[in-house]
Amino acid sequence: MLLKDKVVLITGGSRGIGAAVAVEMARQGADVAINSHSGGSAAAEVIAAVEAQGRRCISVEGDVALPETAAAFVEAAVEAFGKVDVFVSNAGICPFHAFLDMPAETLKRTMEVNLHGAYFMTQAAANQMVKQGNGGAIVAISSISALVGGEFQTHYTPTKAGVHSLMQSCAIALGKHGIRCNSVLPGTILTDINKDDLADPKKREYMEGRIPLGRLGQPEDIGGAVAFLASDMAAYVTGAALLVDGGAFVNLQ
Ligand SMILES: NC(=O)C1=CN([C@@H]2O[C@H](COP(=O)(O)OP(=O)(O)OC[C@H]3O[C@@H](n4cnc5c(N)ncnc54)[C@H](OP(=O)(O)O)[C@@H]3O)[C@@H](O)[C@H]2O)C=CC1
Ligand SMILES: C[C@H](O)[C@@H]1OC(=O)[C@H](O)[C@@H]1O
Repeated sequence: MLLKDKVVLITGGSRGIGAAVAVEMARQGADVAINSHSGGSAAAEVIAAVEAQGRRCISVEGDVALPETAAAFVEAAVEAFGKVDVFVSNAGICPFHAFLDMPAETLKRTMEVNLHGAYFMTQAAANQMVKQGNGGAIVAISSISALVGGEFQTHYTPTKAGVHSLMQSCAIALGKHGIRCNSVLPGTILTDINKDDLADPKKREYMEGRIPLGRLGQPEDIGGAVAFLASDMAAYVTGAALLVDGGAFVNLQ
């Protein structure tokens, strides 16, 4: 087990990648606190899945775009489990839209959830880790989209580049406290975020055809990378980016 008796906090942990990461963290021996915007039955299912691994789990609702959500999440986790060892910044949205008529509100909301949310949460988790004095690990879910563009993602891809940039600067700011900060860059992973986009069979076939490993990703494909970066196996890794995309990025021709 890579994370025996560690306490892991994950934003956007009720569905998709965050939910799969929560279960993998528990499989690696950690207790888990998940944040989500609306909680509900999805969050309840994650709690049950974590408990099935013999670990504890709490769910805390809150919009990551609001700074007060971050303090409340960390406080609830410390109250339940006594500490924060690992923080995973995962919550995000991607409302696909063309560039030329992008509504200002869609741009603003995407920036606020994906980038400001990651900032507030990382700051709150880091403050708790510094207070504890034992170091820690922070992993942000960035994206292959930090490296390449998307016609209908002009508001989204800058947030994913920003999230990785945040980890790079935090690696410097927090290194002296023994806190490591890294990014995972998933390729296209089948979740609710892209269900509508990939409902077009031509688009889906095109995306699959670009992947040397021959398939789109599943949320479970991301858990191992996060567990590695969160664990002591990565004790000398900070400021790094780990691409988990089935080879899509390198496949020019
Ligand atoms: N799927 C993919 O192909 C890729 C995804 N990513 C990134 O992975 C992350 C997770 O995406 P994915 O699992 O696909 O998405 P999903 O839509 O499946 O899940 C999103 C999760 O984020 C939560 N969330 C959304 N908005 C907020 C908010 N304002 N405050 C708190 N929680 C929120 C949701 O909670 P609720 O249900 O309550 O709204 C849900 O738990 C995102 O950052 C995304 O950019 C990166 C690369 C590829
Ligand atoms: C939502 C998209 O399908 C997904 O999000 C990312 O960050 C990936 O690059 C994909 O474009």
